[in-house]
Amino acid sequence: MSPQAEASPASSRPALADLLLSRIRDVPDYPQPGVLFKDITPLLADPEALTALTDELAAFSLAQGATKVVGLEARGFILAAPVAVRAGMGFVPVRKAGKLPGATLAQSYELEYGTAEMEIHAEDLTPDDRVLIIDDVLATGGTAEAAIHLIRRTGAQLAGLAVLMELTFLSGRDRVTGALGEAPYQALLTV
Ligand SMILES: O=P(O)(O)OC[C@H]1O[C@H](OP(=O)(O)OP(=O)(O)O)[C@H](O)[C@@H]1O
Ligand SMILES: Nc1ncnc2[nH]cnc12
Repeated sequence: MSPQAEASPASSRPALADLLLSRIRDVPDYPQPGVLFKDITPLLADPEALTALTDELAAFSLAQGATKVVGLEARGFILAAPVAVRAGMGFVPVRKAGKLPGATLAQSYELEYGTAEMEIHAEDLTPDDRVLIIDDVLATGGTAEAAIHLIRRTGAQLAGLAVLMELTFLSGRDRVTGALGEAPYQALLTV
């Protein structure tokens, strides 16, 4: 993929959106009653969908001038690492607390179904880095917002946030766009 590759909003790519949406499975009442879980494992198992998703996110990374891709544990890792390879960028994990052996920065956050803390190895990013954060789902936005704060605290620049799917009824978009400031936000699917 050339560095000039253009990112295009999902709304202008109905065939891509249809393909991705068709590979996401709704699981009612998981992991607890009242939650409609969006299961991406059918998408991951489909080489055409996984390649199309990876290419789309890699194009977005390049279009934003990113130098590093940050993935959010755990499902964000699965999407972000191949994007980093495809775009010729390094990958940096944001992990749940206690999983990284080096010196970390930590940030607490709330989930749709619980609370947690996540960490990053600050030494993996420099002030010259432009960071694209990638995750599978934006729900309340708490996870992504915490990741945005973590990246800012490292001193690196924010190239943006991209998610496969936004659950609009939870209004996470307002939360993350507020935290992103001028940096762009892209959801390939909104449901
Ligand atoms: O917008 P929010 O309300 O913060 O929710 C979105 C987050 O929730 C899930 O992660 P989770 O930690 O539940 O699971 P995972 O380890 O399987 O990725 C999902 O992968 C996002 O990271
Ligand atoms: N409803 C949901 N489905 C999949 N991942 C999620 N993360 C937070 N809420 C979720």
